[in-house]
Amino acid sequence: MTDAPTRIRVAAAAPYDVVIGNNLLGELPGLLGEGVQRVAVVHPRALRSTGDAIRDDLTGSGFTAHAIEIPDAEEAKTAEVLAYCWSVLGQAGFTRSDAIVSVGGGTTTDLAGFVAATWLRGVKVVHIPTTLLGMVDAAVGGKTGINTAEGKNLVGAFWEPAGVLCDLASLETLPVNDYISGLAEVVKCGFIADPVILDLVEKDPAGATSPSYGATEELIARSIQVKADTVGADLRERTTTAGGPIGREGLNYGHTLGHAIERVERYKWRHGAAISIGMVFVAELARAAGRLDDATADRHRAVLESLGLPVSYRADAWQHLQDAMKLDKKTRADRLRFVILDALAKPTILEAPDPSLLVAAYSEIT
Ligand SMILES: NC(=O)c1ccc[n+]([C@@H]2O[C@H](COP(=O)([O-])OP(=O)(O)OC[C@H]3O[C@@H](n4cnc5c(N)ncnc54)[C@H](O)[C@@H]3O)[C@@H](O)[C@H]2O)c1
Ligand SMILES: O=C(O)C(=O)C[C@@H](O)[C@H](O)[C@H](O)COP(=O)(O)O
Ligand SMILES: [Zn+2]
Repeated sequence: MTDAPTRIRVAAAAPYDVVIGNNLLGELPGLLGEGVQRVAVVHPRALRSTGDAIRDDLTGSGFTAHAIEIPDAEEAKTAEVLAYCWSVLGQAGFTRSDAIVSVGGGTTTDLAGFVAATWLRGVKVVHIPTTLLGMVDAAVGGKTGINTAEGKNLVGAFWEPAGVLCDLASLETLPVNDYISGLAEVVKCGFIADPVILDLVEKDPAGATSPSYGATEELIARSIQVKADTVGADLRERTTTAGGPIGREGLNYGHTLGHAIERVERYKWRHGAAISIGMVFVAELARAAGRLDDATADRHRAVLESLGLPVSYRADAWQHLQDAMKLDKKTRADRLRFVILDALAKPTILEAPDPSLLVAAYSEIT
């Protein structure tokens, strides 16, 4: 007997399910639907055999399936790779009734989602995330995009998938550093919305760094629930008004400095490592601004460090980081805006903090 998969509904304009379980490929033809004839399976070089197996499966189900191989990690999120995917679709005669299937981590789902959003102004996409980060965050919610030399995810579109299939078995081959990177987004969900996540991680941090940890499935489901609830209430990331309730911007906790670090590191770092430092920074910023209690601020460094994530960065990089943060998508005109906590699970926006607070917070993480 096999356990039934867990299904988490995302309340988009066309609602869709995030399915968590094992051996979920049988769900794929149903998600693609009746009219689809051609399918492009977009996968990174590292997942060639998985991509080929899914393509063969689709061929066996009667689709005309093509594999599109893209570079690994952030090297996939470029205008050149995007244009390559468009040319493959054009040569294969993809029409508006055809579809994209992404198979890979967040870089693959971001790129393939943007291909789907832009080809013929939008075709169906189904995501099959194969990293922890892809499952709990990137494949859910419809943000897609690529990086430019000037900054992270600066070009993109909101384009919701028709469904997301999280096959837990794929986590078994994921390198441990990539698994730990995904835990940074899991911890983020704990701080901004669901503190039970933090309790589950803190119970056995070393154990939590392996997909065989007893609470892994619960951690994944809880994190996806946080994401689904947040995007369901604010699909297009409205600007939070002063004193008003925060929407999707809350999911950007730790990302203002985190994305700046990714740019300074020329996109060679894993996203989770960068936002780990970014979360410790905003915890220090909130503490310096008199908004967050010491225990909750200290908890950031403790839990992230216990998972082996970085919590400090180079002192000499501050000027470059400030320049990069000016292009953060939450910035309005010259005003930097940070997601901070007023308390555990109480995210809010701190608008244009005094530069002395930023310097004080940064000095705590060098
Ligand atoms: N759209 C969103 O809402 C959203 C949310 C969070 C993060 N992101 C983006 O996601 C990206 C990070 O995603 P990521 O951490 O998954 O990194 P990634 O996609 O680079 O994957 C990490 C590495 O693992 C390899 N890999 C993937 N699955 C594997 C498996 N099952 N076995 C072995 N190797 C495997 C990949 O080839 C890659 O080398 C960043 O670009 C970030 O900006 C987007
Ligand atoms: O889905 C969202 O909204 C998020 O902010 C989730 C983040 O974890 C993710 O890294 C996202 O890609 C960041 O978005 P960006 O708009 O700041 O590029
Ligand atoms: Zn992120």
